[in-house]
Amino acid sequence: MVSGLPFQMDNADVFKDLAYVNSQWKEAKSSKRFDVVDPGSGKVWASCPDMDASDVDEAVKAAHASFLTYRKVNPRVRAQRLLKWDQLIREHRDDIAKIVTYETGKPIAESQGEIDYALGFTWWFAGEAERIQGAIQTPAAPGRRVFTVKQPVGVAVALVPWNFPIAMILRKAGAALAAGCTMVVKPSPESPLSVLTLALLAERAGFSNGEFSVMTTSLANTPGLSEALCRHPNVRKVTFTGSTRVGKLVAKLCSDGLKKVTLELGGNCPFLIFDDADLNQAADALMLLKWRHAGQACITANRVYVQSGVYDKFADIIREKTSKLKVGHGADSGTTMGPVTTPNGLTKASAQVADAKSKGGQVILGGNRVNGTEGFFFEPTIITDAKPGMLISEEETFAPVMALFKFDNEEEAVKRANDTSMGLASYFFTKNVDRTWRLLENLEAGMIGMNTGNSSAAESPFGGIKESGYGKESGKDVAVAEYMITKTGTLTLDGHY
Ligand SMILES: O=CCCC(=O)O
Repeated sequence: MVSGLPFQMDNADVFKDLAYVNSQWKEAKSSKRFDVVDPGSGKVWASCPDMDASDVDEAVKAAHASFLTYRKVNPRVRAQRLLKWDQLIREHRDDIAKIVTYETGKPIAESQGEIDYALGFTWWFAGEAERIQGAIQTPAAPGRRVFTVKQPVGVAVALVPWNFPIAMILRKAGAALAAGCTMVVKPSPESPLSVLTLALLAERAGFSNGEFSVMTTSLANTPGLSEALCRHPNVRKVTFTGSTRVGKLVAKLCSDGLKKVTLELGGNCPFLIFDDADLNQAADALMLLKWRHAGQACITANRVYVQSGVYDKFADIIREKTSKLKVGHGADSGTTMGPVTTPNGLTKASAQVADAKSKGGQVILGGNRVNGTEGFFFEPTIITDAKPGMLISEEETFAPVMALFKFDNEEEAVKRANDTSMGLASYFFTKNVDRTWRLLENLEAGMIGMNTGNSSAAESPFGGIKESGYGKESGKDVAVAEYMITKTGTLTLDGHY
């Protein structure tokens, strides 16, 4: 056991609590460190270097020097390194999962599930590396050929959230490293340690000399360090997953240097259940989607719309299933729902419940913080009679609170589902084929789940529209393209000019 860790590891040598810059394990220039808190107990269990803007230049310059050679590394070698990384993460899956649980609070089975999901990305992008292709064309002008080549854009920066620390990194880094970019990652202050283990395994897989760096930082230094990364002239690409508010700031900072940007932002996703749906199928899907990581996924169901003919029945089914959840520390066996990751999550959940009650909502399950613990626990909560105008219909909850809204017909359901500035994912359950097609076309979201609440996968383009951001992560061609430029070559032949 690494001294002082609250859990046992099979291979404690993969635990790192230093930043990783230019392939060196480092403290911050300031020598300051910040605490990492276990959301299940509210206790500090580790610390990390508190880097700030003054640490950025060295990291980016190293990543840039490294880019000048890495961009020429043969795609097969890039693929082989990604596969080696994939294999090492697989070998250390259970140790990484324990770290994720102590950082985020999620139950250990969910942490393991996140790693299994994330490994889809390393595997997928290893395959993509060798399939990056340009094109050739015969244009109208005589004796002329036009071709395009794809080249890596340069140093990429990843600003990543705490809710899926492994999946979000591997989805971004897999694409960047396959494309031939080097990457500097700034993990969230809540979840730096699992990312440092990924860096160690990347090093063992052969990524060296600043090809993959991790700069850890506290909440206080996050804005300054992130701004310095976004403004650094050697950074050519920034990928951010997080709130719409911060995404807009990132886009503004990057616009000065005209950097390529990918933004995966807030969700406030609707989940529609029609009278003709298989209610058990819809309820099982909703259980997985909504309570996954205590409601803290960008694609979670935030507004559940149920058609009036099945509203009461569905409310009973979902209440019955939800009441069987076992809330507890993520590392305890039997826990099926952990705490929220930050105390802010508790504040927001309490405020949304109070607001819904004051506007006529009925709390049919839960509704409160779990007492008698220092951990950040909130009861799985279901509110019926939810209405437009309640906070919960307007802002993402990011906590285990589910609101059930009633609707009468398809037109109304679509109108209300689309009545948001966001457009990440939408879900619907119906057995009507005509309606299925209409909803696919009419719902305003980048991803549509049709009789499923789980459409995230390495082979599917992931990304939103409207204020949920732009750009795609994962999926064939599109994700790697986010890290590439297209260069056009024009060649004249046989004396033409
Ligand atoms: O929270 C956002 C990401 C969730 C996912 O990749 O399914």
